[in-house]
Parts: sequence; C-alpha cells; structure tokens
Amino acid sequence: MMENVINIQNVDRSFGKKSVLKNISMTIGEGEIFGILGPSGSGKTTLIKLIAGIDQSSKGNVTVFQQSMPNFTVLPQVGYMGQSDALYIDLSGYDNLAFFGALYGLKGKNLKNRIQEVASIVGLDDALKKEVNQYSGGMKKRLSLAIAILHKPSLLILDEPTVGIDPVLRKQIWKQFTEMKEQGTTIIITTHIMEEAEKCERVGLIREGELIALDTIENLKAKTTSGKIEELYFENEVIV
Ligand SMILES: Nc1ncnc2c1ncn2[C@@H]1O[C@H](COP(=O)(O)OP(=O)(O)OP(=O)(O)O)[C@@H](O)[C@H]1O
Repeated sequence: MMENVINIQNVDRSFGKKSVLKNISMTIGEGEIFGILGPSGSGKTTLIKLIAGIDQSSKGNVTVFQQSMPNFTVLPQVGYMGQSDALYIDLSGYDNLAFFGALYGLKGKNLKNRIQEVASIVGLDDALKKEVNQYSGGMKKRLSLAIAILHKPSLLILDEPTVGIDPVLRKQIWKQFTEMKEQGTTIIITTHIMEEAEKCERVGLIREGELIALDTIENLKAKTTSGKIEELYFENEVIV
C-alpha cells in the first residue's frame, strides 16, 4: 500500500487580516508526482512553504513523514527549490554545489561524483567552472534544481521548476523526475501551466486560497464539458 508522506488537515494561512490559504486538506502519497495548479497569487508558494517547513500554518496541521511541520529532523529528507535563486553568484557553479553538498554532509569522492551526476542531469556539465554571475536565468534555475536534488531527498518540492527552461531540457528534467519517482521520491510541483500539470499524476487546483478540485488529470477532465481543466476555474461549485 502506498503510504501518505504528506498530510494536510484544515490548514489556514493568513498574513495579518489577509487570508491566503483557506481550509486546505489533502494527502500526498509516497512516490507520487503531485501538481499544484493555480493562477499567480492563488497561494501555491504559500502552500508548499508550509510543506517544506519554511513557514507555519495559522490553523490546522501539516505533517511530513508523520512529523508535524515545521520540524528540523525532517529537513535532510527534503529538497526545496524556490522561485528566486538562493545562489552565491560570485562562486562557480561547482563551488555552489560543493557548498550545499557540505551542508548536507556529503564529502570527498562522494560529493565530487554526485556533483558530476546532478550537473549532467540538468545539463550544466560544461558550465560548472563558470561564476554564477555569468549564468543565464535558465542556467541559474538549473543550478538551483541541481542543488535541490543533490542529497537525494525523499521529498522534492519545486516551485515552478521549468520556467525559463527550453523544451529539450524540460523533457530531460521531467525524465529525471520520473526516474526519481520510480525510486520512491515524492515530488511536488507548483505550476500555472496546464501542459506541465498534465504530466503530474494528481493535481490540486487552487483558486484564491481554496482547493477547488483534486484528482488525476483524467478524472478532472471528465468533470468538464469541454475536456479542458481550465473550465473548472470558472465553476462556482467546489468539487473536492
Ligand atoms: N509574507 C507575506 N505577507 C503578506 N502577504 C503574503 C505573504 N506571502 C504571500 N502573500 C500573499 O499571498 C498571496 C498568495 O501568494 P503566493 O506566492 O502563495 O501565490 P502563488 O500562487 O505562488 O503565485 P505565483 O505563481 O505568482 O508565485 C498573494 O496575494 C501574496 O501577496
């Protein structure tokens, strides 16, 4: 049986008087590729930050690997890639990877090999020696992704991972996600692009902080008359 890695129960998140997440409940299973789809400002980033333990809910519970979040003991098992790059731009790509690798406790030959491995996954083999301030936006994004997967996390949380990445590399990165999934990694991806959401096994649709639908792409499409998931955003009824 597939175990639930993530359990979100009646979660609210407010900033002052502004309610950004409203009574969200969902579970995500081990080895699932789960998409969080919603327009800009709907609350996707806020939600995954609660899962990653970077932020705390105002109400309700988030558990990851059966631990109530935020929880430091869970962090080594989590890889997180935010929307803005957290890179040292005066260092080379290699040194960025070496720095974060050391934080994760990787050393010596293991670290070296793993850096080569992740660099090749994201197509940065030839750019590792360059300083990051010479990288393009897409290259920085790929380096951030390489850092997020460096320690082989069991849970990978990615905020719009393939924005600014060309289709060829996007395909390669998705292939890697599938391989990681097959090895049991749970992957959560936020996106506002339908095509990207369609690659996920299940998708939660968020609108103005509410989870309006959650299902497989196939089932979500079956709930529409046009066969287009976008349609669900224009319905008033919440179908979770
Ligand atoms: N720390 C904060 N203080 C106040 N408001 C915040 C804070 N963080 C997020 N918000 C607000 O919460 C809402 C949801 O933001 P969030 O970043 O989660 O949306 P999103 O769906 O990820 O959007 P995008 O796709 O543009 O990143 C926005 O209106 C945002 O202004």
